[in-house]
Amino acid sequence: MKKIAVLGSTGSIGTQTLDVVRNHSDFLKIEVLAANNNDELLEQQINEFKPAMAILHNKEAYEKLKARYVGETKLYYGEEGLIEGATTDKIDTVVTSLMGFAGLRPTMRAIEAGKNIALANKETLVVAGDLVMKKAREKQIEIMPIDSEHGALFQCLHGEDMNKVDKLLVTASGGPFRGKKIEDLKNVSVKQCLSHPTWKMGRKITIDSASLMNKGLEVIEAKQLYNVDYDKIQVVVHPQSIIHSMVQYVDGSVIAQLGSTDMRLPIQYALTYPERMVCPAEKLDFWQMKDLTFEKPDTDTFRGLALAYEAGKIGGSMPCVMNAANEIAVEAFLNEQISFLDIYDIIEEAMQSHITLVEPELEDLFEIDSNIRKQVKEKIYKC
Ligand SMILES: NC(=O)C1=CN([C@@H]2O[C@H](COP(=O)(O)OP(=O)(O)OC[C@H]3O[C@@H](n4cnc5c(N)ncnc54)[C@H](OP(=O)(O)O)[C@@H]3O)[C@@H](O)[C@H]2O)C=CC1
Ligand SMILES: CC(=O)[C@@H](O)[C@H](O)COP(=O)(O)O
Ligand SMILES: [Mn+2]
Repeated sequence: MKKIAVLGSTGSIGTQTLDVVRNHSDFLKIEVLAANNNDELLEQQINEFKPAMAILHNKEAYEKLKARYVGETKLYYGEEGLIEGATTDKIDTVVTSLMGFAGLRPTMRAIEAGKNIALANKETLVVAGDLVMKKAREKQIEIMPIDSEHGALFQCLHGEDMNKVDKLLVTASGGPFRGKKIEDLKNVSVKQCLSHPTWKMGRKITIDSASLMNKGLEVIEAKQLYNVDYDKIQVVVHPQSIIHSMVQYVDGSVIAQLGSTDMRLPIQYALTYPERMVCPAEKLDFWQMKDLTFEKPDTDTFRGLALAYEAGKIGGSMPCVMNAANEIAVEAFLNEQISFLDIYDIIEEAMQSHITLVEPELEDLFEIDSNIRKQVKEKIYKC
């Protein structure tokens, strides 16, 4: 029985992870659940899965739940609570389905405590991939990717010689504005940005998909997971999102992983590997399938991808700067404080004004993240 903590259990990946556990309760047991604010959904989840521990990051939400809860699950709050949940002896695997930089410290502490990681929180690898991967090697723990592209790459690379890889081909849907030009993007609304053509996901990642920043984060995530040079990671726009990624080898052979657009598939694979188990995700029917098409990404219009390649190649503290600026800009866009195209300018300006720290320690990254957030907020809110 695999005993797991789900950090971010009330979100898109978190709730789908719980669905996977429901379908395989003979193999997976939830021992820790954690969320930020959503005390009501967390309480329902506690009542269903009866974990040993549950955490709400937000203290007020915790106090509301604590005041009415009568069951046996121990309740915690704050970052200390999250770390308690991520490192407890009651679990062996942590699903990192939190959104953003908030995932970094609990993930790092879980690795230090020897826990295996099923990683959805790509921002952790973007910000501190060198440190995280080094610690994972030291502790000999597994980082299994949940992100659909990286789960696909894992399967395409399986049993192969990494020296024979010519290219990792990371597919991208192109988002809701595929084919549009800068002029068309000036006044796009939050609602338009949130209508992703193929996936149903949380709000932040959906905006990242529209700006191609998600694909940029995924390029850095791929570099960290598979240690392949940036010039060997190519993004291919594939609007149908049927091929989740591919690997081209030196002999010209290409191995691809295909599946329906249902995150339960990669989540389940990450949790049950090396077993393949039955999954309720819809199966592909090749007799019904229409075209599978491919395009080169337009990085002049969708600058997020180009900015991420730049930050990734510079390395050190630069991806942390890019990520912090992006998180604040996306939040401001969602709150209708800035326009969609402002997101790119904000990230670019933060990167340009930063002097890269070549080998940052974890605490350096916390300080840089905090400074960039402050700097970007001052600029946006002019306070
Ligand atoms: N959604 C998807 O299909 C995919 C997502 N990912 C990645 O997975 C991660 C999660 O994305 P997604 O599920 O879409 O996001 P959501 O916004 O849907 O969910 C985020 C979850 O994290 C919780 N959370 C946020 N901040 C904290 C915190 N400080 N402490 C504890 N819990 C916190 C939220 O709790 P609350 O509900 O209380 O706010 C919620 O449970 C992201 O890194 C994303 O890039 C990767 C591939 C696909
Ligand atoms: C489901 C998943 O893994 C997302 O990261 C997805 O890739 C987003 O779609 P885009 O290809 O539009 O960024
Ligand atoms: Mn993805």
